Amino acid sequence: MTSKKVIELFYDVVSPYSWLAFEVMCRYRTVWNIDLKLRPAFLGGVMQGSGNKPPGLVPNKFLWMNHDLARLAVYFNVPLRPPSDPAEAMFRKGSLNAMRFIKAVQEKETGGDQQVEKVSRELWRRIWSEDKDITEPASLAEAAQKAGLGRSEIEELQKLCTTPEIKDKLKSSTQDALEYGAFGFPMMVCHINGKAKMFFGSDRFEVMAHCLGEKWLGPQPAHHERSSAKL
Ligand SMILES: N[C@@H](CCC(=O)N[C@@H](CS)C(=O)NCC(=O)O)C(=O)O
Repeated sequence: MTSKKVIELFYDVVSPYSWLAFEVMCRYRTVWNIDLKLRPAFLGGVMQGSGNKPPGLVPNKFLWMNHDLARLAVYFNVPLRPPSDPAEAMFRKGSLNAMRFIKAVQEKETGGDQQVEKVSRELWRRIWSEDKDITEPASLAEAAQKAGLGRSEIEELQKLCTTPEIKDKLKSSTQDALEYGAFGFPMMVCHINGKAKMFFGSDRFEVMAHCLGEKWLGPQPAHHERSSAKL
């Protein structure tokens, strides 16, 4: 087997399309010959740094996104449900505290990123499935608890996520994303033959698989294997 190709996935839990990409990449971790690196970052900083604006601010795009996300939830098998007040959840409340918390989880975790994966998923579930807050300390604690973290660990993370060290780490991964050319999320950076190839969106997996020399088996590869086995 040739050495694994590194894929960096830049995401923010405020972004529903990032949730789709995140679940797909986690599913393909064991299907493709890849080493997936989770790169939690701050979408607000990417928007500002690249001079972009959130697509939801254009009224017709906002309407389109509602239809699109409802279809994609089924297609990707991800329980996406927009919050009752998306503007409040995404723009007024935002995800800075949540992303700092995830960054703190990443800093404390050794030997893999299982906790980062689980905490990120629980935070997405709160904002993008259950219409729950992701800004208050109690909300972050509840998500971490659901992800399997213990009480003292959570208390330590809550202190850590307000430190200048964690704030700087989140800024620095956001800066890395901008240097790769980010203007939004999700962004995947595939390291192929010494070159970093950037892909934007949860709708580019087919092309990405082609560049990686892997097969795209749809958003649910395990499902694909089962249904082809029946033929
Ligand atoms: N076509 C992409 C859209 C992804 C998308 O709209 N991402 C938002 C955040 S949820 C973004 O950062 N958009 C920036 C832009 O579209 O310029 C997909 O299907 O994943």
